[in-house]
This record gives sequence, structure tokens and C-alpha cells, in this order.
Amino acid sequence: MSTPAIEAVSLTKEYDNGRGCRNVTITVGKGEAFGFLGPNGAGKSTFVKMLVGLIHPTAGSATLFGHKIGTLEAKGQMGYLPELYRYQEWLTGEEVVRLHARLCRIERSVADKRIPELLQEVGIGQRGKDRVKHYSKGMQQRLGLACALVNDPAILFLDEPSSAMDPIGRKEVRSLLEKLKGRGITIFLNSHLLGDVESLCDRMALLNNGEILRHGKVNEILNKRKSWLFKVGGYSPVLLSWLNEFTGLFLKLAQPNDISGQHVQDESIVWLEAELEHEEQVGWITRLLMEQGMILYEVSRQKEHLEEWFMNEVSGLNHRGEAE
Ligand SMILES: Nc1ncnc2c1ncn2[C@@H]1O[C@H](COP(=O)(O)OP(=O)(O)OP(=O)(O)O)[C@@H](O)[C@H]1O
Repeated sequence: MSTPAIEAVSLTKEYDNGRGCRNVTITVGKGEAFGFLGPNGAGKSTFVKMLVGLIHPTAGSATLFGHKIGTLEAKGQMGYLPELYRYQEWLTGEEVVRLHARLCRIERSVADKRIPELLQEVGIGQRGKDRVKHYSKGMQQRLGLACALVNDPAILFLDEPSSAMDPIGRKEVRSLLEKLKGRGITIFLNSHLLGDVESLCDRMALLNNGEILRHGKVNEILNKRKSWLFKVGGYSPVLLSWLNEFTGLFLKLAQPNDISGQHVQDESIVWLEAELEHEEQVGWITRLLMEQGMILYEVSRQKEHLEEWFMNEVSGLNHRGEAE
């Protein structure tokens, strides 16, 4: 088996106040995109800061491509966009990226070619000669992405990479990340933008109060809940109770906002929703509905989105977050 991009074993950072993150064990394969989710204060940034060598773990260990975290060998493999970034506002965008290139010991001729390309790629190609103090927050975040990419990293750590951007900027960053993933770069993404995690990441972990609560493949996690919708005519509440009693399932009326963009005019036409274990049950229900004289207009599978999954997972949890 090839060396994983990240291997963390019981990685722990306990701050003096007892907060931080505890016992995080994960493996991220080369070329994978990994999403790290959790409510505010769950410990996501703390974990990333340990991996990039900014803070020392209080217990456990981790490697990047087989190199111990914190070593030059590990740092040489990575690019990092911190959550709270701040660049020298008296420098121009180009100069900031050049400074990062020098810190990474990149030859001048290579940097000369790469810097304008990178600025172009992150969408501030026309503004490279402007001083950072004239950049908007979104442009500074784009600049941060260019800095993170300057050493052509094998792994990219991104802590909320588009938090300062408008919807257009976020969309552009999403496509850039898709492109980088396509080039084989491993991506570790801390994000509250669950749609981005859903579309980009292969696997994910959910952190709460510093500990991993769930982890796994994004599509497997989202496929676990198998909800189906049946659009039927000739509905009556009596028929619904009979159906539930007969099948032992829990069919219910779907709320209109569960079915985005679908408007039903006629009140005798409704959407029924059921969570089914097996796909064969769809045929069975369909037959029963028709046998009871209902008209079946449509059957569709309701895909759960990461947003709903996240809300279900964290609701009711005792989340310490930022509370005292
Ligand atoms: N230097 C520090 N000293 C003490 N406590 C800290 C320190 N840095 C973070 N914490 C606390 O550790 C916990 C985890 O913080 P962290 O920033 O890692 O969370 P996060 O999941 O990244 O949050 P967010 O989504 O808001 O960025 C929080 O309770 C935070 O207040």
C-alpha cells in the first residue's frame, strides 16, 4: 500500500483551558479530497494547525507522506491557507507571492513564470501590481490561495478557503479546487460550506467537542437514508393510516418545502414520503397505492444533502462550542 498523504494517530492538542482536539485518528490517501466538518469551536483549525506544524500536539502522532509533522520534509510537501490570513498590506499582490516563493526557496526564474500564472488562476491576474491594502477581503483570500499553491504542493490544507468571498467567488474557488484535485493534489478542506464538501470531497469526518463523531465516504454517508416520494391523486387520510398499518412502514405527507420547485395545485394530489430499507419496497408500495384506487403520477428518490445530514447529526448534541 502506498504511503498515505496524512496519517494521524490519536492526535491531540489540549490547550491550558482544556479545549482543543482529542484522539483524532484518520488516514487520507494520496489524491483524495477530505472534508473536515464540525460546529464552531469543534477543533478543526486546531487539528490543521498541528498537521501544518504551527502548534505542537500534546499527545499522539502524525505524518504527511511518511514525514513526521513539523519537519521540513513534511512542510515541503504542503500548501496552507489559514482561516485568519493577513498579508503585508504595503506590498503588492505579486510581491507577497514572491515572498512566499523565496521562503519556499523557489528559484527566481521559476517564480517569475509561476507567479503571474497563479494570480491568474486564482482570479486576481489583473490586480497583481496593486498593493494589498487596496484589495477587498475576497481578493486577499484569493491571494492566500496563490501563496498556498506557490510551491506546487502535493497536499493543500484549506481552512475555510472562501469564507470572505461572494457567491461568484465561492463558485470559482470550488471549480479551482476541482481542477487541483484533477491534477492529483490531495486536499484537506475545513469548511462550513457543506455543498462544497459534498461536491468535492471523497471522504469526510465530523468533529464535535474536539473528537471525531463520524467519518466515512461522503456518498455512503448520504446514501444511508433512503427516502422516497410518491406523488399520488385521490388521497385520503384514512387510506394513509390503512397503508401504514398494513405495511408496518411510516408513510407521511411530505411538506411542500421538502420538494423544492414542485407545486401541486389540486388538493387531492399529494406527495407521500417514506424511508425504505430496500428498493423492492418501492414496487410493493406502488402496487398497494394503485390497488387502493390512487393515481400514481410520479415516484422519486429523495437524496439527502450534507446540510440536512449535518443538522441531524449535531442537533441534540451537547456541543460546547465557544460557550464558557
Ligand atoms: N490558543 C488557544 N488557547 C486556548 N483555547 C483555544 C485556542 N485556540 C482555540 N481554542 C479553543 O479550542 C476550541 C477549538 O477551536 P478551533 O479554532 O480549533 O475550532 P474550529 O472547529 O476551527 O472552529 P471554527 O469553525 O469557529 O473555526 C475552541 O473552544 C477554541 O475556543
